[in-house]
Amino acid sequence: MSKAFFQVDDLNTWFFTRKGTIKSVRDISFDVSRGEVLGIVGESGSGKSVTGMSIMGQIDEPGRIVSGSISLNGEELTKLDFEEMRRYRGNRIAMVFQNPLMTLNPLMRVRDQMYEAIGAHEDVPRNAMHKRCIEALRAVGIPSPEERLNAYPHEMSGGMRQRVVIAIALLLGPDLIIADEPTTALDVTIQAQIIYQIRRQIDERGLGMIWITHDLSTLSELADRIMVMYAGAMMEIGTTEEIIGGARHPYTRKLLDSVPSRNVPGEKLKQIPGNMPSLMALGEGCPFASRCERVTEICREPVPATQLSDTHRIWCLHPFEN
Ligand SMILES: Nc1ncnc2c1ncn2[C@@H]1O[C@H](COP(=O)(O)OP(=O)(O)OP(=O)(O)O)[C@@H](O)[C@H]1O
Repeated sequence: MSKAFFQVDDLNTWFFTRKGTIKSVRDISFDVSRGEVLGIVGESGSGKSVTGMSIMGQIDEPGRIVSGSISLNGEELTKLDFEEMRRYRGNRIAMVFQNPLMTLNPLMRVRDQMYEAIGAHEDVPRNAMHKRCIEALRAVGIPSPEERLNAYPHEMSGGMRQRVVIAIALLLGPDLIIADEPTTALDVTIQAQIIYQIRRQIDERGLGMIWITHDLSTLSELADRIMVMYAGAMMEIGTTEEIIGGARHPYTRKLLDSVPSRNVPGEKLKQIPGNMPSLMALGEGCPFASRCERVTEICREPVPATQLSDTHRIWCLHPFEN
């Protein structure tokens, strides 16, 4: 795989609220290569979305990036001003959210929204815009794209709307797409189709993608590597095979155990017992210690990273043996 073009180093993003400081993202480091999908997984509140929003330069008061670096093709994004960052958004980095109605304007036809997305960044004649929109809709598997261009969002199914949002993300040929739970609300067959189309686009266009989710089973189909987050921190990162087949961190094992098995119809996601600690009152040690069955006294001390292979890294003093 080619070298990483996108890199996050020691990122800390905190929210300074009246009640105290919420350390939503703590010392996160990872990279993404061309043609690679990096999955970020963790329970609700683990800091996945804040990581995505930090990359997009969309952390608002009372939050801010306290320290760390985010670089795309060697350019430092945390140093860009608002206007420079606006140009990056959509153009070099695009984001797709869970609810397509957050991105789509209900009062505008798909065509006008797509033209507007291109027009905000480039000066392109209308016929060229039209061709590009049709290509983008086709790329995500939308049948009869000419007709869809004339439609309003409410005239389409949830799955079609989400495809349109992904097509808009592809329009400007970004280097990186960040997808935050984009298929969670959709039925599994539609999810599988969209994931297939996205994977094809990533491979064909050599894009990088960060896919944020609660669901490890989606990542097993889509991701090249998986990063596991808990309470704002990294617990484990590795190739999909290393994580799905050979997880060593007790938290990753619990996440894997909570995935419903495919051969038991109707089985629900199992809850991991206990709650995540408050992000305002974290100690120095492993944040999972209070819920971990392998915990000992040393887990209250800072936990260094252990490199298990070139690609597999873990933050745990009592990992499972493989
Ligand atoms: N604007 C904000 N002000 C204060 N705290 C915030 C703000 N945005 C996020 N947080 C806090 O940051 C923490 C991490 O949130 P984040 O949304 O990144 O979690 P997540 O892993 O994406 O969860 P989910 O899967 O539910 O979206 C949470 O405790 C949240 O309350």
